[in-house]
Amino acid sequence: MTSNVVHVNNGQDPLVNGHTNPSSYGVKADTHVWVPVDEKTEHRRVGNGSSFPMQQKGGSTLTIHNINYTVQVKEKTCSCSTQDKAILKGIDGIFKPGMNAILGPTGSGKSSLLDVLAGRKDPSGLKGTLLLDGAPLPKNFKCMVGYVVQDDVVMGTLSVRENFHFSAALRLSASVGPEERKERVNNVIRELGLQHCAETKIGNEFIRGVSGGERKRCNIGMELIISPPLLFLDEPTTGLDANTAGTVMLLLKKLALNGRTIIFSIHQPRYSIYRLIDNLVLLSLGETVYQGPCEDSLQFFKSLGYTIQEHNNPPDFFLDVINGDPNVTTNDIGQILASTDMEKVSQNGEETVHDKLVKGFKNSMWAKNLQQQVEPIFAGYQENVRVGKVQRLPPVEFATGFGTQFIYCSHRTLRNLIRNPAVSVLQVFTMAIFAIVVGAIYWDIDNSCKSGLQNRTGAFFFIIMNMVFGNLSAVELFIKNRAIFLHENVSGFYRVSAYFLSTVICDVIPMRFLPTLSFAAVVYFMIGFESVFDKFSIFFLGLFFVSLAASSISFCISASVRIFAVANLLIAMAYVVMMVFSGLLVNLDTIPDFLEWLKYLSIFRYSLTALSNEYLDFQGIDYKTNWDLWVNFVAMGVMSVGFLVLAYLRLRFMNKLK
Ligand SMILES: Nc1ncnc2c1ncn2[C@@H]1O[C@H](COP(=O)(O)OP(=O)(O)OP(=O)(O)O)[C@@H](O)[C@H]1O
Repeated sequence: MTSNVVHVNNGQDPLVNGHTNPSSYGVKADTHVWVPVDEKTEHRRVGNGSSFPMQQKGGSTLTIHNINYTVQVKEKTCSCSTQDKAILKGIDGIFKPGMNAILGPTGSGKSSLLDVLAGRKDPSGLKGTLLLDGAPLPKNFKCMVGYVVQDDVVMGTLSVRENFHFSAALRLSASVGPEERKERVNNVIRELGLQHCAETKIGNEFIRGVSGGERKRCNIGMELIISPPLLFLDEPTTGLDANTAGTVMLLLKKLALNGRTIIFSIHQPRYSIYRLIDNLVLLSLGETVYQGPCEDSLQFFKSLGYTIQEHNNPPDFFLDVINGDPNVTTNDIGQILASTDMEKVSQNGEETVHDKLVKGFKNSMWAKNLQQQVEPIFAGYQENVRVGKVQRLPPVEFATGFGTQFIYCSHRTLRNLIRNPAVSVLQVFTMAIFAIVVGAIYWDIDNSCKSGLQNRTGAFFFIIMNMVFGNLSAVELFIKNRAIFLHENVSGFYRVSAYFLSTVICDVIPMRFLPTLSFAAVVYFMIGFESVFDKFSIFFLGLFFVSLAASSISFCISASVRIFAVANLLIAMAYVVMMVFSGLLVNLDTIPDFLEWLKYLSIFRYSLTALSNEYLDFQGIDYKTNWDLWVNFVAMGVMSVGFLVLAYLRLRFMNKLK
């Protein structure tokens, strides 16, 4: 299949702009193994997973031209206005199959460049052109490639194999049968040397799991399952000891030798890692100070007058030079003591080390070599634009349908709940304790008009308060696994709707419905409410609606806030306000007009009225046909649906790019 698609990027380019929502184009990840036929522009799509790609050659070449990335920051003088801050400035580059490292000091733009290359950068402020084997990136590019983030994005309660199976089940199309999927998982486990811990849980704060290095390899394996043509890694050695870091990098080298294009950012690798790099990109303050073969880098620095000292590690040396460390720019101890920053160590009184390096590179033979590689690709691309041969790869669906995504997400959520039972057990336990306490306090309530009514109202209030505040735990639902959700959704594992529905249902049934049922049964009969099935059903339904409405508000806050403490504060505040507007603590007719609307949001008010069916009989009212009773259920139902929809919309439209 020939693909001559070309594209001009004018700052509005979805190629570099990326898309927040993969559902608009979808992914059949396993069908995207690109094998270059013609080095410049042609591709052949191979395989639907029939052979494990680590054994096949097939990386892709990513070319970038004039990449500029700016962000808006607050002005130093006046925080009310903003100004542009350039993060990446005019970067050209070519990333071929092999080990491509982006190196530079802190804040030099390594992660920003990596995110741009992987199509994961927020498009606002991004300009330039990215070409995949000479053609524009497909819209679903970020879902086709592997991206290993710095943090862990594997489920701690699942074993290594179970995590890989999850990735395989959702990212490989249905044409890859279960046996083949298993085989792929086995192959990845073997390739990563994880056989000995394949059945071990990854681990979390409660579960002792695999080691740090194994965990990192597991994160890499989650991406390798789809046999991506390009694998991006953000600081893959961060947090690992030297030995483990070396093992991980050797593994990447092995993949690179098999034809994979590996692109990673790295801060300050030791020599054993440095020597594995094929193509080195050195950044300083968002500009290229070197790009070319790793083995030529010392020669480039030497050409500018910087010679590495004996026994020094080249990456340390590069960073020292870029940072203007006088130790490497002069041998004069007096000068070393006098000057410590790069501004002071300017070479001619005006030009900084940074300027010298950037200019030095631009005039070097390595920059010319780079241009000789980039320009023909870019010229071919422009020619195609000129003759109107611009084509786009058609949007592709998610690898799996909504049903499959829902089933696998639900399965994982339930497993997670069962294997991490602390919260669910505590939920049931506190419900049981409260049921017994409330039951004991209001034991066998009498039916007299005075104390009977007072105690009934007190009991209902106590019960509702317990039901509402018992749902505080729901606030962690979307915060807990936020990083995993963001990564998986952007990578095309599943639609937001499948994740949202499965997460909510798997929370509501075991955490809200079942504890409420047992609570209602204990409390109802201990207190001695009427043993009439209809009345008990309404009592239970009332409590369940309270629980549902209260947890829906929690879900909404959980989907909107990323800090647990903030979410906790907000939800507690919301519950307390609703309690004040219950109609019991203050007469609602006396509250100021501008606050009156709040009573319509009070779960307490609706539920107190709903539970009153228990004694409507005494007042000669037929509770079953009384709209004043049922309207409260409708109100709580509408509140629940409303807040659930808000929570979904929040997740669906949140900016998932960096
Ligand atoms: N959204 C943003 N708003 C403001 N400044 C930003 C933003 N994104 C990046 N920067 C700034 O751009 C510079 C480059 O950031 P980036 O994270 O790419 O650097 P880095 O080389 O990966 O750093 P590190 O090694 O510390 O991770 C930094 O000074 C950073 O503070």
